[in-house]
Amino acid sequence: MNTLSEEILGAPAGSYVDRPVDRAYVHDGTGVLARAAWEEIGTGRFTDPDRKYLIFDHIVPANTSVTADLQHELRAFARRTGMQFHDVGSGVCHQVMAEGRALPGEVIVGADSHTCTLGAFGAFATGVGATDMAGIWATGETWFLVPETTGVLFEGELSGGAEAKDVALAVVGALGMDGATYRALEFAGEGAASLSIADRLTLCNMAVETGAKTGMFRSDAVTRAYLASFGLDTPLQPGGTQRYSAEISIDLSAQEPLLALPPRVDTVCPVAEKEGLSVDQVFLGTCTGGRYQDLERFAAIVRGKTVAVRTVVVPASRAVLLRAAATGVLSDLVEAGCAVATPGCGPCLGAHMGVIGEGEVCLSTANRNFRNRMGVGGEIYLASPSTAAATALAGAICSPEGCQ
Ligand SMILES: CC(C)[C@H](C(=O)O)[C@@H](O)C(=O)O
Ligand code: SF4
Repeated sequence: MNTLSEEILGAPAGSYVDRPVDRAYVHDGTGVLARAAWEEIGTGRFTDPDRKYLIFDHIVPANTSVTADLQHELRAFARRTGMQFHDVGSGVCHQVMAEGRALPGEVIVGADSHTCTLGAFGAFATGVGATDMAGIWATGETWFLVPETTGVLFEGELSGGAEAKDVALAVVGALGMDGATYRALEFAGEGAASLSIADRLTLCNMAVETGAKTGMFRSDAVTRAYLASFGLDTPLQPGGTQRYSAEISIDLSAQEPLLALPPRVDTVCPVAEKEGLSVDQVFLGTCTGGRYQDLERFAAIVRGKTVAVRTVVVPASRAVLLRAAATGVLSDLVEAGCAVATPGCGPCLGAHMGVIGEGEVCLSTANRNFRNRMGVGGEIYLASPSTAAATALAGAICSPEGCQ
């Protein structure tokens, strides 16, 4: 039986294939570079603008005149090409695409490394460089080396304080930051069916932190129910017995809350080992940990209490923000003392809205904790939304169960 990558790309691992691209997206950062490369190609040809997206998320609203000018020009380019444009406040590109703009079996490319997020729907979704993107705009296709696959086999179900984010950290911890370079991670096994789309998005999102080209789940009843809420019909991708060229197994029922210690995503340890370490900021958001379910979990812990450190919340999309407003989760967060900002990447990349100072520590629900990422000389601990909530209340690292 073929792996899901082989099935979608139509050739065995190790082959080179040319493939039409079903959807392609850029953001305000890589869009600028892709546009310059596209102008350089000089054909003036921009294929299928209905399936090409420009999503403003990285530095929105603009933080400086330079950024504002670049965004002004890019808006005009989007109007000229007729591509699908999502302006300031729409949300992180991967989350916007996850809201009914990605289907099982599709080939999706984004000029951002976390495009692998959309593998949650059984698509072959991967990041490409801005110059590759320019070629894809012009021709509608690109080439791939069909990856070998590492199976990540789940058994059991999550319980207690552990969440999909903890599992994602466990996967990166087990494989290491270059343990799956140019491979696909296929999440499978009996336990996979128990994971929600939000969980799957978080797991696929962090696949790239192992060096993988993508992470993916076969579409099933869970995928079908989610996409039906957007009025979309879902082709199913039955699994069957699969043999992967490498495999790891994870028992979801034994998962405990984890942290990734600065400055590497694969240096993981149980939250319990670092309890009491003081933090200066908590950040709830990003394409990893800023979905509605994440805000809801966080709110369930801080409701009726007050955070002890500055806490920045950035919903991953406008839809997430609207849902949080409708259910009262947003007022729970604001009442607890959180600062809520415009949907998008927020301070994830250290550009604005929560940059940390030298020697400051941030506990974040994001996917990367590299040196200086959120501010020069700052340190980032990665954790789940529930660990973030417990930590925000304590002002120091705290397990979700310890502080409830
Ligand atoms: C700025 C962008 C190209 C980058 C990426 O591709 O991942 C960013 O989103 C990140 O998370 O570091
Ligand atoms: S939220 Fe962070 S990780 Fe995700 S696309 Fe934005 S900057 Fe990259």
